[in-house]
This record gives sequence, C-alpha cells and structure tokens, in this order.
Amino acid sequence: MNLLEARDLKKYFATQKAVDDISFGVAPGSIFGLLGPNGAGKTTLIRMITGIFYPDSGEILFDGKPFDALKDIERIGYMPEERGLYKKMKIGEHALYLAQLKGLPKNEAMRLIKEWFVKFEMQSWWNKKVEDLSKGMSQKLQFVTTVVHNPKLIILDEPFSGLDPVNSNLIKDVIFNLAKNGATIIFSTHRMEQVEEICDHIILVNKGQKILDGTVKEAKQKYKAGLFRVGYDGEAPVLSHPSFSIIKSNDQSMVVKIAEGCQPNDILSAALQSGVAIASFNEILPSLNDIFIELVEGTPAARQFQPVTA
Ligand SMILES: Nc1ncnc2c1ncn2[C@@H]1O[C@H](COP(=O)(O)OP(=O)(O)OP(=O)(O)O)[C@@H](O)[C@H]1O
Repeated sequence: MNLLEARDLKKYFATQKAVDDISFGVAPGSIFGLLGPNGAGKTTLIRMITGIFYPDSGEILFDGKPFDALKDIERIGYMPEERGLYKKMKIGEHALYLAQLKGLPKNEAMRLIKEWFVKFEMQSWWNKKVEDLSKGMSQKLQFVTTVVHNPKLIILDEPFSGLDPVNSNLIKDVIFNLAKNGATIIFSTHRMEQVEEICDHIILVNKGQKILDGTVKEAKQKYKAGLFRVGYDGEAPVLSHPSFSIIKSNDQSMVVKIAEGCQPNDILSAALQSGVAIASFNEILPSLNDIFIELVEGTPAARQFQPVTA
C-alpha cells in the first residue's frame, strides 16, 4: 500500500489551472522526485498534500486513510523552498520551538535537536541569531527542524539550494539513511543530476498535468534513442550499413544510432566484419536532463496565465 495516494487532484486559481487532474502514489520508504519546469504546479501539489490548500476536487489518502491535515501534519515534515525562519530568534531556541510545534515534549525536543546539531556540526550556533546565518547555514537549520520529529513523510523543496558540495553530500547521506530507516521522501527540484542520484521514482508535471510517471530506469528506457558507443583500438573503421548510422566519431570511439527495428548485434557484426578491434560497446541512455528537456520542449520559458472558466 502506498503511504501517500493522490487521486485526480485539481486546484484552479482564477488565472490558472495550477494542478489539473493529477494522480500519483508514493511507496513507503521510497525517495520520490516531483519534477517540472517553473510554474508547472509542483508547489501547489505540495501545498495540497501538506494541508496548506484544499484541493478543488480529488482526494488524498495518507497511510490508507483520507488525509486529515490537523491530525496527520505531525507525521509530515515539510521544508518549503521559501524559508520560514524568524530572523531575530536564537538558533537553538528556534529549533526547539519548531520541534515542540511538531508535538515533541520539550526534553525530547532538546535531546533530538542536540543530536542533530552534533551530526551537522552546528553546536556553536546555539546562541547565535537566525539573521547571522548564511543561506546555506539556514538551509541546514531548516532541514534539522523538518526532520527532528522523525516524520513518516518528509517533503523537501529544493533542499540543496545554497549548499556547498560537502554539506550537499551530508544532507544527501541523511536523506538516504532516513529512507533506509523507513521514512518516505518527496523531493522537488530542478536539478536533474541530483534526481538521478537520489530518487527511486519520479513524476514530471508540466502546465498542471502529469506527463511522466515511473522509475528513473523506466524513464531512461522509455526515452532512449537507440544510441551506442563503440570504443575501438587502432584505425577508425569505415562502416556503412542500413541498420545503423555513425553520428559522431572521435578519439577511438564512435557514437552509432541503430535504425528502427534493428538490433545492437548488427553494429557488432558489421564492425567485426570490417576487421576493427572493438574495445568496448555500451548503450547510451538519455540523462534525466535530456528527458526533461525533450518532454517540456515547446513549453514557453514562462508559464502564461490562462483564465479559468467554470
Ligand atoms: N495563490 C495563487 N494564486 C494564483 N495563481 C497561483 C497561486 N499559486 C500558484 N499559482 C499559479 O499556479 C501555477 C503553478 O504554480 P506553482 O507555484 O505550483 O508552480 P511550481 O511548479 O512550484 O513552480 P516553480 O518551480 O517556479 O516553483 C503558476 O502558473 C502560478 O502562477
């Protein structure tokens, strides 16, 4: 059973169909990527599954039951893209305050926050003010306050923005560990290389609609373009065959595209017949970035407003 099930969700604003009939399921313990270009509807979706907005129609099931924002919110940790920290508060007090808001008793909140501060090397920050933090430092604080109450569902909107590579890796490891220990993570970002590395399952949303739903592996298989890289020793081979064409050739390797209905073996047998010494042979799968660009291609760089008539 999915931990979260969104069914036929719609949210229309006067000027936009922000989310226009989207369904998806998030498996427990998975890391789920919610992707899409600017203005696609990701934040609106997240706001519905965190109880900030009611959907106009559709339903959300959390842990098998209709989502009840008031009751379920303590089991959800949400780190929004716009950071909501009180600038004048001291960092330790702030973390303590937010942890208590999530239902932790004061002693327990204190113990857990101290543990996280040690893990993230933030101990010396306790009595400093939030306004003294850099962007990346407040990001770490916000992350701690999102996960401190050990939520079942963690929703992270651009969690790595502003973080240096060392801190990105630290947070990445923590995300993997949280999922390994049973938390379910929804992760929204525009950074496709992070998605490839982290997410088990993705959906891609464009103009309020879902245009892709599957594992990263499935997406790559679905959008692969029949490209192979052949590495060879010695002279560049002269190959010509109706089953494939050479797209690029340089420095002991060439990129070959097979024709529709032909097999990778056709490349190998033609290469062997030509006497070339094959050193390597690999399928080239598209990156998620390539897939993203292909699928949203033609979408204007800025989403245009579209008045909603009943
Ligand atoms: N409160 C609102 N009132 C009116 N329109 C809104 C509101 N919130 C969002 N929209 C519109 O809904 C659409 C989806 O916005 P949303 O913020 O969900 O996109 P997003 O995918 O999160 O974008 P980004 O990647 O830029 O954060 C946009 O066209 C936006 O203008």
